Amino acid sequence: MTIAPGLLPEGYRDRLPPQAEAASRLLHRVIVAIGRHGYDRVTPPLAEFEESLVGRLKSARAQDLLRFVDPVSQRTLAFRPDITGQVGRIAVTRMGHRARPLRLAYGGPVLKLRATQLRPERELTQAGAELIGSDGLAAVIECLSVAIEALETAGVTGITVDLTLPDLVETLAAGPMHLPADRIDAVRELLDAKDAGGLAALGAEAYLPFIAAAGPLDTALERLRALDPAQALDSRLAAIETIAAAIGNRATLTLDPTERHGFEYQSWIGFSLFGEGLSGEIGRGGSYTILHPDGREEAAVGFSLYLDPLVDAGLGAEPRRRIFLPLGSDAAAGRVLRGQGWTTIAALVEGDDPAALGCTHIWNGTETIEL
Ligand SMILES: N[C@@H](Cc1c[nH]c[nH+]1)C(=O)O
Repeated sequence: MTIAPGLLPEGYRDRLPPQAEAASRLLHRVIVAIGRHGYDRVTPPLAEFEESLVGRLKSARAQDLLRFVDPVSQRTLAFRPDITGQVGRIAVTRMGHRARPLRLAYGGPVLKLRATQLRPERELTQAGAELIGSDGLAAVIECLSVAIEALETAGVTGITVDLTLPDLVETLAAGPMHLPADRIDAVRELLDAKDAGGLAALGAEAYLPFIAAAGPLDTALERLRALDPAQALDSRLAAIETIAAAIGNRATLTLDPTERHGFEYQSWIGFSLFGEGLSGEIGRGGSYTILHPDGREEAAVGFSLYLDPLVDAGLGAEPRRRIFLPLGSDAAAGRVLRGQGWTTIAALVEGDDPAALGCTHIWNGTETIEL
C-alpha cells in the first residue's frame, strides 16, 4: 500500500510557522528560568540501550518503549519516553562523583509508544529539572516553586497544582489497613480507576473513603484527617500543609490522595500541573529513587513540563516585524535593520509582493514604511 503524500504516522505531527518558532522560544525560556535556580543543563541522546532506560528508576517498563534493533551495535535500543531516567543515569555514572544535591535541567523531544485519549501525540517536548540527593520537604518545595516560575515565564496563568500520594496504598497496607502483598497492585489500580465496586469485591472497601477525600486542598486534608487510618499519614499531611504554605497564592492547590496514573516511579509525593485555558496536564513531578550501578539507592525529586499544550494555545508567539527589502536595497541597511530586531525579506525578482510574503513594512532606502 502506498502512503499518501504528506501523511505522517499516527501520533506524529509537523509544527509549521509560527508555532515551530514559538515552540523553540518557549523551550528556551523555560530552560533559562530553570537554570537561574542553579540547574545546569544536560542533553542526553534521543535513543539509548533499552536496558539503561529501564534500569535506573524503579518500575520503568520495557514494554512501554518504542524499540528497535541497532544494526551497528546489534543491541536493542529504545527512544526515550521520558528524560528523567536518563538524567538519573548521568547523575549516578558520569556525574556520580559530583557534590550533592546535584541540580540538572533538560529539554527536548520524547517518544511514547502509545498515545492516550487525552494526549493523541506520541512525540512530546519535555523540559524539566531534577534535584538529585534529597527528596525532603525543602527539595520538593524548591522543585514546585521552580516549576511554577518556569511556567509563569512561559506565559501560563491560573496555575493549578494537583498533589498526590503515590505510595499511599503501600503505606496504609503496611500499617493500619493491612492488605496481602499480592493485592496491593490490584487495589492501587482500582483506586486509580475510582472503581468502588471493584474495591468492594476485593474486600478492600476500607480504601473507598480515600477516593472521596479528593478535592481542594483544605477540604481534602480535613476529610483525610477525619479518617481513622489516616493517622498513619500524619507526617505526610503535615508536609503537604507546609508545601501549601510555601506556595501561597502562586497556584491553586488540590489533593487527590489516590491518583497514581502516570506516576510510575514517584514515591511519597507527586504532583500534576495545569494552566488556565490549556488542555490536559502541562507538567508532572515528584519524589523518586535512583538506583546506582552498585545497587545503592539515592533520593531525588524533579519535574517535567510538557510544552505542546502551551504552543497549541498560542503561547510563545511574538508579533512579526517583517520588512521587505526591494531589489537593489543596500545590504548594509539590511544588516542594520536585523541588528535592530527586524526580520528582513529580500526581493528576489521584480514584482515580489511584500504583503503576500507576510511583510508588515517596506524599506524605501532611508526609512521603514508601514504596509
Ligand atoms: N518525568 C516525569 C515527571 C518527573 C520528573 N521528575 C520526577 N518526576 C513525567 O514526565 O511524568
